[in-house]
Amino acid sequence: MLENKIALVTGASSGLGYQFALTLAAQGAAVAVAARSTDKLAKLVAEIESRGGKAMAFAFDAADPAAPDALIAAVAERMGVPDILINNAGISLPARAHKATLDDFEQTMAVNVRAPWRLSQLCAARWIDAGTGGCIVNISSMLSTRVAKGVSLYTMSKAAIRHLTAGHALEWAKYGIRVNALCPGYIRTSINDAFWETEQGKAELAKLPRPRVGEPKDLESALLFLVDPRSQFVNGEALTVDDAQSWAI
Ligand SMILES: NC(=O)c1ccc[n+]([C@@H]2O[C@H](COP(=O)([O-])OP(=O)(O)OC[C@H]3O[C@@H](n4cnc5c(N)ncnc54)[C@H](O)[C@@H]3O)[C@@H](O)[C@H]2O)c1
Ligand SMILES: O=C(O)[C@H](O)[C@@H](O)[C@H](O)[C@H](O)CO
Repeated sequence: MLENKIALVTGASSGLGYQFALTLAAQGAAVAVAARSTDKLAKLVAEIESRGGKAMAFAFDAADPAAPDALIAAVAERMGVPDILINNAGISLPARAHKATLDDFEQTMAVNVRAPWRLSQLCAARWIDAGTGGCIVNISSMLSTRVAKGVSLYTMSKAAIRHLTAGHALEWAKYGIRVNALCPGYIRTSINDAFWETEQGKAELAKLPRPRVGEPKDLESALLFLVDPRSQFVNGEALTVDDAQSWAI
């Protein structure tokens, strides 16, 4: 489905991003995988290549304001301009609302909002100039329309990226650029390890409508639906994939 496409996945060294990269590569895309840890990316590249796919690793620290420009330039030079951008890198710095620090605020917004915003803008500018169109998927969360105690900065940032998705889709649809958000429920990845041990985390787990959290693979079909070239009319949407969890929390 994605032969001759180049996809860029941020935060690909673990969790959802790792799985997204495998999924896109299995569909024939050449995948640029970006994260701070290039050691972990080397393992992902080797795994994709062992399955007959194509991938290249790029060092990327989303907290650095200059990093998005450098990343897009490097991918364009080594692989070509990405056709698909998956804004997946994200952090959650749990703190009671009255204990969160200025640094927590700035880091959260830098990684979860500023970097995806800038990467989107850089890709869109190239797609508009070349007249090619393009596809962006922003990884938001079911916690973009709901909140949970202890993660108010995180939920704020996920609401921001969900709304940015719609704003970008509105302005870029006429250029054939689609921008959608994927809003997962609770999935088993390292972002949640500490959370499940907290009182709030235990309370959330106890409320799940089916007593299991998701696995990264549970998001595969939704990601493929959003990046599918046949989904041309799906734009500015936020697709929640959460096994009905958001109705229960
Ligand atoms: N796991 C869930 O339950 C869940 C639910 C909804 C949304 N999400 C979102 O999914 C995305 C992926 O998270 P995950 O669950 O796979 O967790 P994870 O911690 O395994 O992955 C996060 C990824 O982001 C990367 N990252 C963090 N800070 C970075 C930085 N400064 N520069 C570059 N990369 C950075 C990490 O290296 C890692 O690869 C996040 O945006 C998260 O908010 C996760
Ligand atoms: O659903 C989500 O978006 C994620 O799972 C987050 O909610 C984390 O669980 C939380 O930030 C604790 O780290």
